[in-house]
Amino acid sequence: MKILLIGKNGQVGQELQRTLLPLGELVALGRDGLDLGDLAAVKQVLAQQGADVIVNASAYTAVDRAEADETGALAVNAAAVAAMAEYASAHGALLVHYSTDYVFDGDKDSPYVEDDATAPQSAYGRSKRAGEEAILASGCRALVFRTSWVFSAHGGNFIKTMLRLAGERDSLNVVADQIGAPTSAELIADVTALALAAYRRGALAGGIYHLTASGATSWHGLASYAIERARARGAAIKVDPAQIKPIPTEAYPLPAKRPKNSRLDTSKLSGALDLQLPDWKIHVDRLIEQLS
Ligand SMILES: NC(=O)C1=CN([C@@H]2O[C@H](COP(=O)(O)OP(=O)(O)OC[C@H]3O[C@@H](n4cnc5c(N)ncnc54)[C@H](OP(=O)(O)O)[C@@H]3O)[C@@H](O)[C@H]2O)C=CC1
Ligand SMILES: Cc1cn([C@H]2C[C@H](O)[C@@H](COP(=O)(O)OP(=O)(O)O[C@H]3O[C@@H](C)C(=O)[C@@H](O)[C@H]3O)O2)c(=O)[nH]c1=O
Ligand SMILES: [Mg+2]
Repeated sequence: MKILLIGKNGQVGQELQRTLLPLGELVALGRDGLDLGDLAAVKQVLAQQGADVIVNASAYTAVDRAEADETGALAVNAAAVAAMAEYASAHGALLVHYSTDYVFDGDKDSPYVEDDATAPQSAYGRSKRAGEEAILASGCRALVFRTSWVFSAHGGNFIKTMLRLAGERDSLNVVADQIGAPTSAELIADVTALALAAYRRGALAGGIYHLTASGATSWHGLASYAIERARARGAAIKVDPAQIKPIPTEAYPLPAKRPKNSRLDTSKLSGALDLQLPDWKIHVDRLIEQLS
């Protein structure tokens, strides 16, 4: 089995380089090997590689920047994905892809299931939904994992930003009315490999699956937890715990609207694979260990 990994240098891509390696012949490309803004190049690389499985870990993930650059977001998150889906459909290849909680409006008061209506509230969310739709419309064999609040030791993410600010500032204001499941790139890549193996032996159907850690917290809960764990491990933390202040979304205005409820119900995937997805804190603890 030949696997083509696109987006090898992102948070999830770096972890996939580890977990896909034992599954077949792996070719991994970063931006220098393939610019997804160049559709002709995407098609040419797909044809040239002739992979059995395409794993797309690349994405335009700058949520606020996408508001002023929806065209750029759509090129990477929809047009390039559509080209991958068309290739997969025409050649019987499997496309493994990732999507986001931001395809939902966040107004539901319980975790979202795969079949819930999407209603993205941001340019990033719309572009990611357009990518999903292109895959579904192509009829290709596909596994699409919607995840949320991704972090890893490599690359930029909310937790690393909070740890940096906690070392510089006396107080922090953090949004407390958006809730979701912080999910490590490590977990996503581990479960992707399990799911891919299960799909290949006929034990998992194609389609959309929600894949996040268990449990949920707010951005404020996540920042507070990570900062206290880092302090406990001796990191240089300046902020006093009482000065990590919970604020409403309206008090932290940003270009892109975020869902209030980002929780995804993962029972479809955990049931199909007989998995117990770990609590979000387990991988946050591991991140703090890796960083210290
Ligand atoms: N990050 C998150 O919180 C969440 C992410 N997801 C989804 O999970 C998947 C993986 O995300 P994550 O690993 O965090 O993302 P990252 O932002 O860490 O990585 C994305 C990768 O895509 C590459 N890329 C972007 N634009 C181009 C382009 N035009 N040509 C070639 N490569 C490009 C980036 O390259 P470069 O480094 O050179 O910019 C980067 O390596 C994505 O589908 C994302 O939408 C879902 C929910 C939450
Ligand atoms: C830096 C900062 C952010 N915030 C808030 C703003 C926002 O509501 C929330 C999260 O901010 P960020 O911009 O880091 O997160 P954001 O980029 O919106 O994260 C999203 O990325 C995309 C790619 C996804 O798919 C989502 O699942 C999600 O992980 O935290 C504060 O309240 N205080 C702060 O000091
Ligand atoms: Mg961000």
